[in-house]
Amino acid sequence: MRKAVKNIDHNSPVITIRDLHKSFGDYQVLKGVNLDLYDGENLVVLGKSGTGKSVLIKIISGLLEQDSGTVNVLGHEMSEISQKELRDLRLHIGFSFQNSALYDSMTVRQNLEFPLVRNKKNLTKAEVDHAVESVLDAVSLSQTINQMPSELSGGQRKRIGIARTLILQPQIMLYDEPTAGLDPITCDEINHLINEVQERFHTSSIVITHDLTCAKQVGDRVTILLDGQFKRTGTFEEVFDTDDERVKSFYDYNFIQ
Ligand SMILES: Nc1ncnc2c1ncn2[C@@H]1O[C@H](COP(=O)(O)OP(=O)(O)OP(=O)(O)O)[C@@H](O)[C@H]1O
Repeated sequence: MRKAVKNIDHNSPVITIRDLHKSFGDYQVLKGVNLDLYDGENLVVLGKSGTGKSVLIKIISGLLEQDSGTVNVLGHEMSEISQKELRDLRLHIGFSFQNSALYDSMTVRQNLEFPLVRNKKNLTKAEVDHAVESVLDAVSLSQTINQMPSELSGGQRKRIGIARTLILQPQIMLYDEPTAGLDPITCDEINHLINEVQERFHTSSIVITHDLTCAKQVGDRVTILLDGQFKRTGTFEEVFDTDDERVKSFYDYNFIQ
């Protein structure tokens, strides 16, 4: 089902990218990318394998440096950021990676406590407990608190992974292929969760996916990375209402609910 239209304030970007270029040797991956992520929106980034979606996310999170152009994240210009500022900034960015595995030898509670104990050292035990219970409630898995990851389904592990990210109360969420490898019903649940996270935690999110059902269900806006640039950006319907064969073929090869 198509996501309901949400009013987004287009005057308050949390990420602004202008004329971003990135090459590896002679291979130009990003060739003048422009992008805004507005406060409180879910922006879906579509693109075939190898088009540079992960490179873009790595530049946004300071794991890779751009060759040229500007990347501003929560008011920080990434080419000028100090190591200390970068460490602090990363606490405001939540990563939900495809393989963001849980620690198998730790219970769900211990997995969730881990980022807090490491990054917010002066919290009391009661505050940590409260934070753990609150994020578990947000992902509707309170009953799993004492379970081991091996006792959870793939979808549940994905939800706990998202909860572990949320525990640091990020302003920006970066989801890399959130529905990859999940069955359609579990995909549906994860898409709902992404929208719930947006509402409950007021996050602004970039969702990288090949899954058009996911794009339709979670995206306030959708954009497609083609030949190193975002060629089409808008609502799901606006993006696919085109005669551009490259966009049409992307649509035609996807099963969509
Ligand atoms: N550190 C690196 N060194 C050299 N080449 C790289 C590096 N990182 C990425 N690339 C190249 O950049 C291109 C884009 O890679 P990227 O991982 O961003 O693709 P993607 O769009 O995320 O693909 P997928 O959907 O398969 O994950 C690829 O050709 C890749 O080989």
